[in-house]
Amino acid sequence: MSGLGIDLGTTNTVVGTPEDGIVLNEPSFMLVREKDPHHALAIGTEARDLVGRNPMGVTPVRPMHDGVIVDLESAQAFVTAVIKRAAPSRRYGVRPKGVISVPAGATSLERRALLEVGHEAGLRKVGLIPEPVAGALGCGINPLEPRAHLVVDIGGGTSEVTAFCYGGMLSHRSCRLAGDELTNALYHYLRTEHNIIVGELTAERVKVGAPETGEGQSLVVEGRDAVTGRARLVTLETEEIVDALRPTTTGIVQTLAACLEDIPAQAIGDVMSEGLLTLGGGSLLHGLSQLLEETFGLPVKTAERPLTCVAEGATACLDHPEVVAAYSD
Ligand SMILES: Nc1ncnc2c1ncn2[C@@H]1O[C@H](COP(=O)(O)OP(=O)(O)OP(=O)(O)O)[C@@H](O)[C@H]1O
Repeated sequence: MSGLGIDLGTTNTVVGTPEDGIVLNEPSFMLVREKDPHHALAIGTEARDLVGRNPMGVTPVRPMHDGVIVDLESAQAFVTAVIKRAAPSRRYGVRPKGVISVPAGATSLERRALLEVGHEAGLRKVGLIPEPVAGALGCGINPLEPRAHLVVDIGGGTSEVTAFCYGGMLSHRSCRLAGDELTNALYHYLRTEHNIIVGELTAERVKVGAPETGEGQSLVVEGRDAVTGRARLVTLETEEIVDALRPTTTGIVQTLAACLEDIPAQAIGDVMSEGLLTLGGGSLLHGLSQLLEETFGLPVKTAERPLTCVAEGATACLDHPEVVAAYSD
């Protein structure tokens, strides 16, 4: 079955097709003219690279917030540009079908907005699939089997913890503590403890490059001295990075604890033996799997392709409409 599987994330947008696999993987940024904010001049890396150096009159914007649409027209302009780039009509037809992933905790209004945007952006028939279910499917798990699965999806804007079984949800919790918040925490730590100001992309590089915990390693960071304004280097020890990120990682642990409490006793056995699956870019944070394993005493498995498995699962749904139907309300 032809069509597009789409993961519209707060940070990254990923599109797959059954024929060609992942055909687009770009930052969720759109460059617009301030006078015409609903027309995309550029999307993806090209738009993201102008953050902090945009000429007057044009602005890079993020069309998705916490995994959902806040401004219909902006989102429509973005999705239209994404589809045009990912799926030229000569290859995938003029109005391809689409399955779009949606946060498991999205409201019916947010789901309807996504359906409308998909249609208006040129998709013929649009199905929605909860992100953790799509991610699990993308990792080879059958979300229709009579066995409970527990997924922790740590994206850019939100962390979602979801348990599901046999086509239905068992328990779900989410929080706004995820990749962006981890980056923010490092930015503020450097500002308050070391008196240097760094750009968002530098704070992000510190987060991604953070050494494994407990190894006594360090990382050199370049920024601007908050007092003199001059460029300055700072050496960050691993322990400092862990401390700076602790409030955010603790929040994610608490969200998981709350979700676990709601899982029916019968299903807990499945979770205990299978463990939990982590996905989303935030699951790559060094030391996080270990923290979850130590806190909950459960085996933790990180998806092989944590940044694309949701789009892969949404794409797989094109051949498995029964999964979309089961998880459609
Ligand atoms: N190696 C890494 N270590 C830590 N964080 C990482 C790593 N690689 C990517 N990230 C973070 O993952 C986040 C993006 O993940 P992902 O693409 O899954 O989010 P998203 O789907 O766009 O967001 P959401 O699910 O909230 O809508 C970013 O905050 C990014 O900094």
